[in-house]
Amino acid sequence: MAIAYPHFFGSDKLTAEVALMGPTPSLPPVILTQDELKKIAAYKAVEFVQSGMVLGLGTGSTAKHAVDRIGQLLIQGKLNNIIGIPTSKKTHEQAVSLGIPLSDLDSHPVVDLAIDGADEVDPYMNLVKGRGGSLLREKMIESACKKFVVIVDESKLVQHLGGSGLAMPVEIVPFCWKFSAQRLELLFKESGCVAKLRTYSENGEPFVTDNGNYIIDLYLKKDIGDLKAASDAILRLPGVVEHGMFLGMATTVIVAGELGVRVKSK
Ligand SMILES: O=C(CO)[C@H](O)[C@H](O)COP(=O)(O)O
Repeated sequence: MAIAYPHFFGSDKLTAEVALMGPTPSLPPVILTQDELKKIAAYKAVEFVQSGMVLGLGTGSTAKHAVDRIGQLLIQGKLNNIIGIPTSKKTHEQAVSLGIPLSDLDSHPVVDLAIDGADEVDPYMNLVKGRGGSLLREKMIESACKKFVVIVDESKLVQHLGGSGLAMPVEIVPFCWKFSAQRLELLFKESGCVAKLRTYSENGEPFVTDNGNYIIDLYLKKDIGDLKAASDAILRLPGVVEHGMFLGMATTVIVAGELGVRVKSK
């Protein structure tokens, strides 16, 4: 929850400066929801977008606002010649519905800028991503970016990745998934790791990613220490496709919260 202006979203130019001015005597403060904070971060990120760019289009409820905004600016003629590279089938559908021209990494192996949400952000701008299930395409596209702008509300800020008690996702091939889950659990035994297959809440069937894989969510009681070592160890396991730790990839993090919008860059 945060305090801001009633006309906050009416403005075309939503800037950090506006957000940081604080309440004025003439305008009563209103409470912003988490989704409104996500939208503020997303709109701020879109200010980095310039005509002619190849753009990585993120996935999730925060990134959705950024994609909507890009679509809006294209329709208004304020952006031109954008090529979007969606990080999931869902974002692909959204971008198509907005008329954003699309391509892929095969045709555009260098991406100027990607904008995406995250599940956790540590003080060094390392991320956990993939609670929305799109970590593989996100990592491929965001590793091809010159600039990677991460957009979050402040609830996503953590001291240590994996320390929030929420899932650390690992994408695996479906073949003998229990074996992979056991190996992952064993790997982080000292952190009290519990590995669970992600399932659809409606029918308990395994969640299937856009690439036809499964996701094992790791729940850790203690942080996993050296992130690079943990990343390498996970990737060495046969059956693992990718994990949700995005280490050293973000170039900017935009955080919307009670005190307004903060922009942190490398
Ligand atoms: O990594 C992701 C999807 O794979 C999302 O970016 C992440 O889960 C954050 O989602 P949201 O913006 O809905 O909180």
